[in-house]
Amino acid sequence: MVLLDGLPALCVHLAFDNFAQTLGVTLALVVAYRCFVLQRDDLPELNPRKPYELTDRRRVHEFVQNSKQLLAKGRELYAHKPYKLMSEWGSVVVLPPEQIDELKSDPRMDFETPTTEDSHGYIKGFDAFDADPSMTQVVTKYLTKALNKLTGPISHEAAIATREVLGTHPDWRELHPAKDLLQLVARMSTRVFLGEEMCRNHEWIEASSQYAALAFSVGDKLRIYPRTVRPLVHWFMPSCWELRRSLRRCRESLKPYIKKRKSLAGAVDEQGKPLKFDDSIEWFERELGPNHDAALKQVTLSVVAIHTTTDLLLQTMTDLAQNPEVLHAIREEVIHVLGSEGLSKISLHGLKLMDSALKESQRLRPTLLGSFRRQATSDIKLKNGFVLRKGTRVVVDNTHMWHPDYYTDPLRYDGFRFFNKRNTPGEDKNTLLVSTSANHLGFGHGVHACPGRFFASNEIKIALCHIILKYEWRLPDGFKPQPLNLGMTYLSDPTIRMSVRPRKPEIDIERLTSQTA
Ligand code: HEM
Repeated sequence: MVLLDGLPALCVHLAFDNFAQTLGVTLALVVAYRCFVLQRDDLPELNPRKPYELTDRRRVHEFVQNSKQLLAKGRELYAHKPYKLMSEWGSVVVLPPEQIDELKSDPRMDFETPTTEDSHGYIKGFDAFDADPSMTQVVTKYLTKALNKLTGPISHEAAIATREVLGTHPDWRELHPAKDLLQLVARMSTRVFLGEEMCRNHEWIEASSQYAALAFSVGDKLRIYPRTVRPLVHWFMPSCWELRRSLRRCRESLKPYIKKRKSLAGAVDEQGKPLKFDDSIEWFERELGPNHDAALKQVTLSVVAIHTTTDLLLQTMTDLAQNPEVLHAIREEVIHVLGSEGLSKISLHGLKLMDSALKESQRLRPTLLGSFRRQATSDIKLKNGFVLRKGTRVVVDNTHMWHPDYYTDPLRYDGFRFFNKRNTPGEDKNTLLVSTSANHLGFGHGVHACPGRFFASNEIKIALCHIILKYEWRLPDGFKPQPLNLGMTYLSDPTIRMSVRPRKPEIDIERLTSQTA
């Protein structure tokens, strides 16, 4: 009986003890969680989960629809301080631009992991989005170094492509600029990447342009699913099958050219010298050896280079159509500089007002609302004591480029803005299109800043010289372009229409081109 009496008592005692222990352990875990885990998360959150929400679906959806407004709100609420945000790139810490300079060259800030992850580079079909350092090496070591000798060929292709794309009929003609300018830029770029034969190969130009556009839209569809299920779910998505077909089409269209090149590798020219190629296939081969996937590298090059460049050209032409006084001043500049110095890398450098207008268009409408996307590979303590925890993803939002703390009269388009700064002592730093800084993140900043910006800048200037001298253009009456804002992406109005008609050029740029080549 004692035993029986004692057992329940013991059980109650033990149960109580267990309860107390459980409570104790739970409390300890909560405290530990708050101290160690929440410490990583103790930043304010711009768009937190609601108490009943089990997933981030609503938050991501709302961010994608209203990112511009949300980021502006974040700037207002947490000016100059970091905060957390749920975006289509997952959970990110938004850093104030003032903190970039401390981190821009820090090797612990990984560029490749978040870039590959966010653009699904680990999924079949998105292979061209697998961020790879060889791309930067090729651009920096070969493309940028070759800019001097590339001015002639790029301009030569621009002459042919503008005639074909913008036409020669004396009447006004409507363009679909997002498509037509893409073709122009694709031809000029491919002239450099793959040479004269491939830049006029319609199948390659169309296949590669279509792949990039499709990958961006399919990528958005895939982002609806949580990251953990994406490696599985894509096998059941018809849009992903289509993307894989599109990549196969790119490979197929390049195959004959790559094969022909290989068979010519041992051949000699008329003078008996071995045939040497100086194109991007050759550059990648020098960096990666003969066994790399040459076709895939070309698709990646097209993805990173062509749409971005087209977007800046289109935005600049749109802004100039709305600001004819700037357009006329740039035309005068082109006539004066090219007329007196000819066409060369150096004279392109002398197009200071054009450079300023390009940088201003990029300031007001960068291609991304979030730049400097990085992931900390270990804990990083900043000078102000803030600790960026290992694994944290960061971005710097670009809305500061529209804020009076950074630019005077920031929402007004002023094509002369950077031209005037360049000539003002004390303000003359980082005023070139290609110079990156925390204040202007159009090309990112730091060790991973866009390496292709020198090429892009020259290419757009050459295209604009041809267009400005040979054409006038206008937007439909009363049309106010509305940029397309989807999450972190911020693009030119895709519905925009423009009319063009030929004009009599004051100088013969084609003659200048032949003197350059
Ligand atoms: C107007 C045209 C372009 C714009 C607006 C642009 C923009 C950017 C931006 C914002 C980044 C990320 C930088 C960062 O996070 O700090 C980037 C990276 C990159 N861009 Fe561009 N880009 C353009 C043209 C090009 C061209 C023409 C090429 C190649 C020929 C190119 C190749 C690359 C590469 C390889 C990277 C990755 C850099 C790395 O891995 O460190 N881009 N670009």
